[in-house]
Amino acid sequence: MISTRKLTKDFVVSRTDTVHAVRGISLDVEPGELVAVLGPNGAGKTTTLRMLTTLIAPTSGTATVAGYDVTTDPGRVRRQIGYVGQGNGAGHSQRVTDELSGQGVIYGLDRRAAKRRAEELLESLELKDLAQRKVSDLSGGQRRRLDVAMGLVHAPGLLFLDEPSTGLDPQNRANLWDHILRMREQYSMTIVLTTHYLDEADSMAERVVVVDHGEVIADDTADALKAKLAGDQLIVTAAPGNLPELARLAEKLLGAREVVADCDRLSLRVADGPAALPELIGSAQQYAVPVATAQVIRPTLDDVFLNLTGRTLREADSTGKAAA
Ligand SMILES: Nc1ncnc2c1ncn2[C@@H]1O[C@H](COP(=O)(O)OP(=O)(O)OP(=O)(O)O)[C@@H](O)[C@H]1O
Repeated sequence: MISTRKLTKDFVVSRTDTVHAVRGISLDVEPGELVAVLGPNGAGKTTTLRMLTTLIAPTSGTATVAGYDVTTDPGRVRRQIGYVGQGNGAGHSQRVTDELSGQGVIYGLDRRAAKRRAEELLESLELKDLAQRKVSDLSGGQRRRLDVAMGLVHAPGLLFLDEPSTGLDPQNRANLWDHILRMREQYSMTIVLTTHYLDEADSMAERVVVVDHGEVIADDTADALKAKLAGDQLIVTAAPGNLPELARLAEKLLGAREVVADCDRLSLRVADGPAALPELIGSAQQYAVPVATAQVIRPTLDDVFLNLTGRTLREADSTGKAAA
């Protein structure tokens, strides 16, 4: 559905200053995938999306989207895709239904088909009761749903969403996600989205592409990234006198790393916590080392980012936008 090779974008800001926003991204997205592009502010997520949606031209490299080249065939690409940007695309004074069917006409539907499609989307996105309202009178969550409807009016097979839920409260976020996932089912869409919300990328996307400084630094399922790059943490407490022996046993576990004993607490990382913990407790029993408490802590995508870059996503976030 999408294939990029060494996709690059430089912005020449002055004679002496060039921003290397995207540095040679190579990415393949298969039909039907839901891919979250995750990264701190300024990582190059929006610039990548803007190249894929033909809004800006790449400096170098290639990108094929829905079978067409973004540079040589931008018109055809645009007809195949929907794009919901960060800003609010919808006008202010129009009624919701007119805004939506007008968008359909822009995309080449005849008036009747555009009206039918608008009604269908308003129904699906639970905006039907608001159809006659002015866009300016909608709440933030309702407007974001209208933005999504605008991106879907021409029934694209591929939808790009740039930070769809930023600025929404948790309830509206959950609600928007319900709608996006339902739309995806209903229209068998491929979805590529950017997000700052780690929990969102973790739970919603089947695949997470982590971008930093204009490069892809990781690309896999959230579970695989966590297992591969962060691992589970085991925390075991015992009487301080028993810790050195416990640490010795922990070092022997397959793949154990970052073994740290502190006061009465031992922590270490392993690839598979639920498998390693009984093993550690078993050998502690064998050597008569009493264990007080034991727990497995599963990693987050922030741990993955920390492992990859030495920074947490929150620290990397230079503009102060909230990272969940
Ligand atoms: N039109 C432009 N002119 C100059 N620099 C730009 C332009 N657009 C983006 N940049 C710069 O390119 C880099 C990548 O920006 P981009 O918006 O793609 O990041 P992002 O990952 O989407 O960030 P955010 O999460 O804040 O939206 C940043 O350093 C940004 O300042």
